[in-house]
Amino acid sequence: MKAPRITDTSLRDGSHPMRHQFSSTQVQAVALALDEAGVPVIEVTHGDGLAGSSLQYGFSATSEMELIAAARVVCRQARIAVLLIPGIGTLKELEQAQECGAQIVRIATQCTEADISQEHFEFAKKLGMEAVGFLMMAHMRSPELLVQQARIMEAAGADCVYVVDSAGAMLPKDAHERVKALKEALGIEVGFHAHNNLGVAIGNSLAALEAGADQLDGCLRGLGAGAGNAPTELLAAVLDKMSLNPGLNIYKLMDAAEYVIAPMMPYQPLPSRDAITIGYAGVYSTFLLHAQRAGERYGIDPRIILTELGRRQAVAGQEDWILDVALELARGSLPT
Ligand SMILES: CC[C@H](O)CC(=O)C(=O)O
Ligand SMILES: [Mn+2]
Repeated sequence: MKAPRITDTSLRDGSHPMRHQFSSTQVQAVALALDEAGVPVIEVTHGDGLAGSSLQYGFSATSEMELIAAARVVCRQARIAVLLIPGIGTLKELEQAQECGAQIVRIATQCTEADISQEHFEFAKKLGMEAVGFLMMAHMRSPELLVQQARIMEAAGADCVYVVDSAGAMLPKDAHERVKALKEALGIEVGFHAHNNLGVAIGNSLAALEAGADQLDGCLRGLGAGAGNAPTELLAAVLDKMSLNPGLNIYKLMDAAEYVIAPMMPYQPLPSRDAITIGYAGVYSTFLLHAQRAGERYGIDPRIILTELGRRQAVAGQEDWILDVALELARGSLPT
């Protein structure tokens, strides 16, 4: 096994629990702490990627271009990454992000829709950016199907393709077999992005590493959607113990988690009963807050809403189903 490259996504996946209200001052404090702790890649974007600020996904308090530029100026060694979901963000925003200092783009699609990302990879390469593919909701499909999709991204110019456990629904065996299949089939790097809904984000990241993952994601104090992600400081400590520390200062990361990000957090993401239901039912982690709000509005247990969404195999972009399901449950037109 080799030491993986770590991407910290507190300032992007963490934007979901922050309800996209990060300020430039907060972003600079987090980016500076991560940079000083040796984290090589820091992702900064609205939680739903470039141009995610909207009625559907929640408006950002500060423009993401301003946040990207703010992070960029305080980093000495870390590179800034942005997330782009084709259909939400466009080539125009990607170019603006690059002008603001982003050097890496992570292009995210549902794990069956890699073909919609081709022009985005080609454009990113033209801009001279590193381009990483992000196959979301990867628990829903077999390793063989993921290989087909990852090959599309590789052919379009991806430097790496991630297996993304958006719902935190995988167990270590699931993470291992998906990463292994991609490693065997591709000539580029492979990454793994964990969510902690079933309490195994670190275990899954280690299983991915054993299967050959070159890149892993984390968030300080686990600040991410649903039950949060693999905590970066914990990942660093575990990797250090395995003699696979890629140059991270584990004390500085622990301090950043405790003193920089924790005071900003509206709550601690954890496998609460609703978040466990997300992992168990295999629902998008970002649906957590929306389902809780809909549950409150219509007097329905969010777990029932989430379970129904899991049965319907809802994916990102189908947030409007959350209200539909809650309303149908409230009217009694669905069994509870
Ligand atoms: C809505 C984008 C999403 O948060 C990307 C991601 O981190 C995931 O699918 O886990
Ligand atoms: Mn995520």
